[in-house]
Amino acid sequence: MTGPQERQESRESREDIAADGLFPLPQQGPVPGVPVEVAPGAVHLPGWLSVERQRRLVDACREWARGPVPLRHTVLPGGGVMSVRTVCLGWHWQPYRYSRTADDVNGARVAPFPPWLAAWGREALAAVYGEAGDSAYAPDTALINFYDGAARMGLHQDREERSSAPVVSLSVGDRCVFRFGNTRTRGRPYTDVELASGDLFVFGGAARLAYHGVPKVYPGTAVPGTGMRGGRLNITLRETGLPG
Ligand SMILES: O=C(O)CCC(=O)C(=O)O
Ligand SMILES: [Fe+2]
Repeated sequence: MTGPQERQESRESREDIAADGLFPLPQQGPVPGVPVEVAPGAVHLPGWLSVERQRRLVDACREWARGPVPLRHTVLPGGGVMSVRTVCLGWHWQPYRYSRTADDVNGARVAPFPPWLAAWGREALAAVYGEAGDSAYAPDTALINFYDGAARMGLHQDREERSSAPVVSLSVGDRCVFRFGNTRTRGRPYTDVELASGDLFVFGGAARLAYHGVPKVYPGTAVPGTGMRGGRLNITLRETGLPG
């Protein structure tokens, strides 16, 4: 029989082992549905997308990746090639401007930005900012990025948009390190956030022009049931503020 004293001792000895690092206690990690303010205006909401919504997004992205503009590695003005593969909706982004046609790919007009995705964007803002969420949010472009295990994205600002409306970021598939920095430099201070399948990240207000990037993807860390066969998908919704 185990008396109260023995139970107390066994608890103490477990803690001793944990303190030695042999049996680490669980770390306090992201909790699904609980938003974390990473910086003023930047909010990480883990597990926001249901598996059904993630699957819908994956299916839709698979279609968009087929055309009219194919998923491709963006070529930078200096000749460098981005390791992520990208396709856009609504407006085509090429470094460093938006156009309706993908002049650096095949000249085709990009697929339209669907109303259901704009509605998800408004839901996302309400989920992270509450009442302060802008019900008039009207994203008109999305950048769809696909990361294989070796792909990265260097620290950059999203600054080709004329609108100051927030960027809404949705992630599906493998987990990654999302580095969220400051508005002045590519360096510190920054916060490394782990983005998992289904996570929402919004940056607006004082954080809208913060440097951010993806230094690492963790292959084989996706949740099942989304339809992803490996890799990481990230979709950012933005308002370009451009006419027509
Ligand atoms: O993949 C991500 O989480 C970020 C993507 C991004 O920063 C961008 O497309 O501008
Ligand atoms: Fe970005």
